[in-house]
Amino acid sequence: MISARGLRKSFGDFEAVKGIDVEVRKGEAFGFLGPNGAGKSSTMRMIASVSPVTSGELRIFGMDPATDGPAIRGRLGVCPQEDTLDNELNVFDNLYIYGRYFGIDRATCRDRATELLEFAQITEKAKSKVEDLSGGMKRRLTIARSLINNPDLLLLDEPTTGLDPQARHVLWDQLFRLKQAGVTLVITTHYMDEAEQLCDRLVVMDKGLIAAEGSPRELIDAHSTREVAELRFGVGEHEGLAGKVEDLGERVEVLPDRLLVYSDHGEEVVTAVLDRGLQPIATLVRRSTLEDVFLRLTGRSLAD
Ligand SMILES: Nc1ncnc2c1ncn2[C@@H]1O[C@H](COP(=O)(O)OP(=O)(O)OP(=O)(O)O)[C@@H](O)[C@H]1O
Repeated sequence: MISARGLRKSFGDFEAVKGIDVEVRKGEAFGFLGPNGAGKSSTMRMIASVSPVTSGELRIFGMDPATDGPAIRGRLGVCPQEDTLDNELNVFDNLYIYGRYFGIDRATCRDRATELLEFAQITEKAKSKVEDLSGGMKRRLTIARSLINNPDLLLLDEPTTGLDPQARHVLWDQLFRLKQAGVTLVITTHYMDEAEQLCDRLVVMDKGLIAAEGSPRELIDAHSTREVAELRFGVGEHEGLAGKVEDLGERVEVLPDRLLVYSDHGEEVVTAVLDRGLQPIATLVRRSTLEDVFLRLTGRSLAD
């Protein structure tokens, strides 16, 4: 569906995407995980064929965006980071009129809009104004709108940023159902839990480059231990303590309020820490996540 080789994007002297290779296969949910400014949106806009490639090779459905932009865009669904719904139109017409832009006939547009409202679970809001919808409903409507042309490939840029946890879960369900229906999804996110929930495969992106690639499980297995012992301390209280626990795990990370000890046996780490007379405010043993992978690869947390 997507093939990129040495893909670059510059804005003047600034290189936002510094030569990346990506392959996305039919039917998979593929993610770009990285913090703000990593170059995810710049990559997405090139894939969406709305921003020219600076250099490198990019093919979408085997076609070149530079020469086949309209043909590519006709087969894509695009859900941008910001909601771009039309506030002048009611909810139903946001779908119906958008379908008409694609040249879909009136009857098909009406049927499709009705189906998509149901899919987005906002049928009862059909006649409401867009401004009366909650943030989560607006996102669901935006996704529904991007499906009006029955796309082969759906691009979602930060689909759940700004939503509360419950609205995020409802949206994840919607995306999961799309995946089950065989739609190829490409998602950018800076939420590691979103990437873990939705993506079959992903790349970890930082400063315009790909730091690692694989399924969430493969990335965690390759770049982290099975468990992490979190030792919480008051801010500044644990400076100098890392050296006292570093032999207990494969590695130790020092965060402002805690030490992270990476080990396959987290409980044993905690017991040994307490035996040594260290007094953390709280301890927690958890499984490694993609956040740990990011920290390992970049030395920073995804939220930085
Ligand atoms: N039109 C532009 N002109 C100049 N610089 C840009 C432009 N668009 C993006 N950039 C810069 O390129 C870098 C990558 O931005 P991009 O939006 O691709 O990152 P991102 O990973 O999607 O982050 P975010 O989640 O904040 O959108 C940033 O430093 C940004 O300031």
